[in-house]
Amino acid sequence: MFLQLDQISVRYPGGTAQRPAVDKVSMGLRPGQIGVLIGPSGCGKTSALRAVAGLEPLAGGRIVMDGELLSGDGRHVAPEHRRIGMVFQDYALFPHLTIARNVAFGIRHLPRAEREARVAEMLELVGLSHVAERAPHQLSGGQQQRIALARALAPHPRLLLLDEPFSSLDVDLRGRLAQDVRAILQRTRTTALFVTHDQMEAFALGDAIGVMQGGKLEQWDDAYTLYHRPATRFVADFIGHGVFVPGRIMAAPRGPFVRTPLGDLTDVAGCLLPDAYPGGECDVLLRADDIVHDDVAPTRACIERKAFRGSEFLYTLRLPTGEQVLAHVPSHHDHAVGEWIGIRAQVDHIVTFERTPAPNSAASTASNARSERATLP
Ligand SMILES: Nc1ncnc2c1ncn2[C@@H]1O[C@H](COP(=O)(O)OP(=O)(O)OP(=O)(O)O)[C@@H](O)[C@H]1O
Repeated sequence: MFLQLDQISVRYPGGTAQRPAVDKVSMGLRPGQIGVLIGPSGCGKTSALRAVAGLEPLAGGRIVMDGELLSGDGRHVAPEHRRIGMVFQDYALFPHLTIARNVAFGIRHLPRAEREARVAEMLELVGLSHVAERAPHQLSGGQQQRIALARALAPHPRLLLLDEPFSSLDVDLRGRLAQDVRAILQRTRTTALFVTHDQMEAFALGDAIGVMQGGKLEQWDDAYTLYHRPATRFVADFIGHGVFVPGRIMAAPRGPFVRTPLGDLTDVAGCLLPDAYPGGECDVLLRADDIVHDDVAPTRACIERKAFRGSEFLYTLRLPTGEQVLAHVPSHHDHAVGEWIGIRAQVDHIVTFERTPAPNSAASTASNARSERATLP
């Protein structure tokens, strides 16, 4: 691994004694990999990033980069000696300097010709060679953030840290800039670690994504695995749209299947054996894309809410047995709230968790987190 966080903890003086801001977090990035930390406000993302930058001391654990111990075991390399670049939400360009001088800021020590060549190279990299002599206020937010990236990359940092770099931009621009920035980082083979609230941004940027809650890293994986194989109920609920319904794993000659209020889920990959839970009783994650609208399906559900999302609706449905499920339905199936529609579950691989006292309680307990994240379109 190029960057290795090994059981790192960060504790603030005067902070809650029993709960560190970052609690024994471990993760690794290979050279050139892009990692993203995501999670609800206050979960410790920025603190973890600041610890990597050397701006916060560690209360425990170690940070190693390229074989060099940066923090831990009584050692703390000063931020300015880590060769780590940073990009923040608020661009932080120097208003009195031209764009070219902003980009040159971290390489002022280089001979003039070399410095100017590097500035030109960086401006070309971010597609803004034509603004070199302008002042920051003459640039749009998106352009300013590209310049902040160029300035951070100019001194050849070993690692780039980006804290919510797109959050002050409008949604459209954010999506495009995230893709551009990923391409630039890949072209320059830069290893980078982002912090964001926005899971679409995390999916667009990250080779590896870490979901944090209460200072802990709940899962560190690629986007596909986070979505389809969440390791914890929190991750299952935080990533994507879904609910938990009560299920029971049953044995059958052809292999175990899961009985749910939507019928039996058979031929599903990842199905545990009935003895994985007491009496086989568990909670089953049903994603909105696991529920198919089908007029002839025997299971009927009442539409409680609907949200138009362009090509599809996100329907919130209530089953006759009382459970709530979500369904993505093509938007030409425009049913009214209060209408009963046929649905069936089409689940390829199943995700189950230990039963919690009340059905759907995970969905409700994590609803605070849900309200703080940007939802999937
Ligand atoms: N300088 C500080 N002094 C004391 N406590 C702090 C300090 N900075 C952060 N904290 C606390 O540490 C915890 C983690 O904060 P942090 O900023 O790392 O979270 P975050 O996930 O980045 O949140 P956000 O998304 O809102 O920026 C929070 O409880 C916060 O109140």
